[in-house]
Amino acid sequence: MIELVGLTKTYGRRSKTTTALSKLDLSIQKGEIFGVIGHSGAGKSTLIRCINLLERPTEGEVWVDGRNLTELSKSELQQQRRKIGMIFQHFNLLSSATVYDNVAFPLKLVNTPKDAIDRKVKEMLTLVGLEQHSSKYPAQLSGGQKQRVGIARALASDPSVLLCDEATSALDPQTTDSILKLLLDINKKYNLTIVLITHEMHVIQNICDRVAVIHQGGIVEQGPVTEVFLKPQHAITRDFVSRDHEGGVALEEMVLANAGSELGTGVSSKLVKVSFLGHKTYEAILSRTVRKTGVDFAILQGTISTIKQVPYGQLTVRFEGDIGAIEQTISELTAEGLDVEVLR
Ligand SMILES: Nc1ncnc2c1ncn2[C@@H]1O[C@H](COP(=O)(O)OP(=O)(O)OP(=O)(O)O)[C@@H](O)[C@H]1O
Repeated sequence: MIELVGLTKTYGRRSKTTTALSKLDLSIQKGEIFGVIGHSGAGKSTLIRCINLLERPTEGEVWVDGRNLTELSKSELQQQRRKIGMIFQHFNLLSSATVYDNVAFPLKLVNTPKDAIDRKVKEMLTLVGLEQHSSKYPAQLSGGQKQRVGIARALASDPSVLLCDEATSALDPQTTDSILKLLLDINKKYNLTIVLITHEMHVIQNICDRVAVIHQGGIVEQGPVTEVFLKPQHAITRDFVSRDHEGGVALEEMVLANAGSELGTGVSSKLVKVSFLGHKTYEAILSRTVRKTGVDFAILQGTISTIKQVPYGQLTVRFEGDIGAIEQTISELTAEGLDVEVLR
């Protein structure tokens, strides 16, 4: 659906250049919600703006729906762009136009007949829950309502892709969640491919199928959100994931520092992180296993939450007892389908 091949973007000239993206490859499937997460300056905005050529790459190819956008003429590109909707952090609405006229704007630009515009605008405003607000001006709306207008406007041209540029960063947590839910509903209803950039793991965890972590203009890690979230490999990803848990990195360090409290003679211990996914989150696998092996455990840290409505749990526990029994516990938990990482 979207293929970025060897994408490089350099800003500036001669000696004063900044490389925002460096030989980046990325592949996004039809109908998925794909998130790109990274710290400030990592290259997220440049990346998403390259997908509709709002930013022209210095090198590389951008394929959307089987067409290489970098090779299209101006008029062909304009036509292709209509299939790529975009929403923005600060909404970018026309302040002097009503809600209705903001949504009608892209349709008027391509001379759509008046009655078709009217039908489409009403359909879109109903979709985003703003049918009662069509004659208001942006200044009379809340942030969440403004973003709903942005979504309605972006979808009015029936795009196959929606690009979301930090679309919830200016909103409070509750409004963020309602906008994320709307995006999820739209993705399901229209099988719309959604690409979003964010610096918040919460956004990725809530609605994305897959995620790529961008750092210094390159992808350092990517995969299904469940995998990347539960077993982050790169230091930048680990930082994002642990920040999302209460207490973040500091708590993780405290747990490790206090991992080896006093044990009796002949008693061994191992500090492990156990991850549960799906229905296993609610099963008594841990207690059943230790009852069998005779190992004790102390819970040092724990989370139970969801990743795109799939439950998961993650516990940091210290097993105590005979070393052979601890090892048996670990292999039995693994055989039960849990992921067990020995920390020390
Ligand atoms: N128009 C520009 N001219 C010069 N340098 C730019 C321009 N736009 C971005 N950059 C630089 O390119 C790099 C990547 O910027 P980009 O805005 O893509 O990052 P980002 O991950 O979106 O950051 P943020 O979350 O702060 O928006 C940064 O070093 C930035 O300073």
